[in-house]
Amino acid sequence: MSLPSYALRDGNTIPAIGLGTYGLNEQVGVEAISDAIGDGYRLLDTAYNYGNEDVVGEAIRRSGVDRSDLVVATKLPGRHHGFDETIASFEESRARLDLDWVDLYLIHWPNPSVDKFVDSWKAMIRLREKGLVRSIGVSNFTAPMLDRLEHETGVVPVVNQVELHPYFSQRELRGYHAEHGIRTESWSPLGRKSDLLNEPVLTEIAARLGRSVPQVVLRWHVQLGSVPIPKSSQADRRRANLDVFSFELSEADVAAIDGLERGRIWGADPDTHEEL
Ligand SMILES: NC(=O)C1=CN([C@@H]2O[C@H](COP(=O)(O)OP(=O)(O)OC[C@H]3O[C@@H](n4cnc5c(N)ncnc54)[C@H](OP(=O)(O)O)[C@@H]3O)[C@@H](O)[C@H]2O)C=CC1
Ligand SMILES: O=C(O)C(=O)[C@@H](O)[C@H](O)C(=O)CO
Repeated sequence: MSLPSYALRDGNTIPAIGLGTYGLNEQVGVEAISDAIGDGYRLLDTAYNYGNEDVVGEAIRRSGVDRSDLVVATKLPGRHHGFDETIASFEESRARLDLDWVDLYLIHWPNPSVDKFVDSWKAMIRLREKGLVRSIGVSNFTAPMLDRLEHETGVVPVVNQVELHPYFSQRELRGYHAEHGIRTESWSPLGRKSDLLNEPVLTEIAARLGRSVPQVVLRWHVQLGSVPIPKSSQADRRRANLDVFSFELSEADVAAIDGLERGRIWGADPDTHEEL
């Protein structure tokens, strides 16, 4: 099965759905991720802080899928902000992944009180120029932070990966992204372990369409144009999560799902959250 993808502003592409890997560790993680690649996942989302970059690298080798067909994303941790620190942290990540290049490198959190994300961004521009990273982006950035990157470096991230699910649809930030050519990625697209998947609005739509609630939620992300990266440790769930391109939600169903808006689940506000 070949997945739809989006063109990024830098000429690269990103699949319309990916695999979150937070919590997929050790040998069971290797098996889960390599099985996911076998089932058709082509975008893999990891981070220095997930402690599983080695697991992702091993899964890629085990899968037998051509490296060039995969989009591997990892992220710079908060404690490594700064120009030199970013270059060194990236090389640690790349060594653990055991890859010649990383497809998408993101600043994991802005940590504004430290105020070094612009220095890190300059280092990421350098990594891209050297060909070690194909695309550079950010995660958990607000519109004013994105403005700052553009004004101070002239380089706009191609991706901003943010908390996004029917409880927190990020309407305003998505509008900013659309104006600036930034692709939105949705983290915790299924609301992680919240009550989201039991919402009557969703169970009604799912029953009517003969789909599961997670499929309806993931289809909602696709129709917003945001790239969801659901994580599952279970093969049947991972396969079902990928199967969201053969049905559509009506405008009325999208509007009903939009009506679930209530705010962030975990309260991790990028203006105040400090990531180690
Ligand atoms: N940039 C950032 O700051 C952040 C990035 N992320 C990224 O986003 C990814 C996804 O987010 P995450 O927080 O894991 O949350 P998700 O919204 O992906 O939810 C994951 C949970 O949903 C369950 N689940 C998955 N599929 C199904 C299904 N079909 N039916 C029922 N339950 C299901 C999983 O259980 P089970 O495993 O048992 O199937 C797990 O408990 C992360 O893995 C990570 O890569 C996440 C948080 C922050
Ligand atoms: O998973 C991530 O990318 C994070 O940023 C973490 O905040 C994670 O969501 C977490 O819960 C760590 O305890």
